[in-house]
Amino acid sequence: MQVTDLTLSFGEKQVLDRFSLKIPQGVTVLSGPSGCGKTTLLRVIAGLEQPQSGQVEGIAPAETAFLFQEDRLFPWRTVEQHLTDVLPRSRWNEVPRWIALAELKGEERRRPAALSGGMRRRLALVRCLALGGKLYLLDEPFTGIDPERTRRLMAFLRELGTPVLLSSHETQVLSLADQVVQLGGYPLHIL
Ligand SMILES: Nc1ncnc2c1ncn2[C@@H]1O[C@H](COP(=O)(O)OP(=O)(O)OP(=O)(O)O)[C@@H](O)[C@H]1O
Repeated sequence: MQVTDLTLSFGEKQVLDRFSLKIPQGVTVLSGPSGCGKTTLLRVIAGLEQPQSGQVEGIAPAETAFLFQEDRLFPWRTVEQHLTDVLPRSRWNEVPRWIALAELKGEERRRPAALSGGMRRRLALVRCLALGGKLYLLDEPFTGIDPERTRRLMAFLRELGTPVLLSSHETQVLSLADQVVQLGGYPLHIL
């Protein structure tokens, strides 16, 4: 799958200027200064934003799974219910496995207000992964997650067998990526 010659402006502000990218298997990390267009690019691929020109090929919006920059958890649903909400009943036996991946064992009955920021982020991430898709679009998935858990989750994403496009500023995440793409401005990190 790939995007070709994407151009998008918000009024006078040009955010994408004939931007092209091939998205292979593995984890591709979008990096670049705040406001350079990482979220906008993810939103275009997910069909949430229309570019003025250019193409997204090999993937339909409905085949993507999107993790928003905000957790978007439901205050009244427990950890476990966040997963049963997105899985068909025939797959509820997977819930313990997703909870283990999020390292939230023992927290199944808690609601988001009783979790730490990193725990909430891990729950939002595994909910997105459980939902499934042909391409995962993850906007700052590791915010608030400690480096050791980030490393374990990156290893999982690289082995998924489904391409992942994620945005991150974290040096550790860039160093663990299969592909790093610098958007806008100056290079923040040289690998
Ligand atoms: N709906 C919108 N209307 C107008 N301007 C917008 C809109 N969405 C984004 N922008 C602008 O587009 C630019 C890129 O924003 P975007 O959120 O894609 O950046 P980003 O690289 O994801 O930033 P960050 O790392 O801070 O999340 C910014 O200048 C932002 O103000």
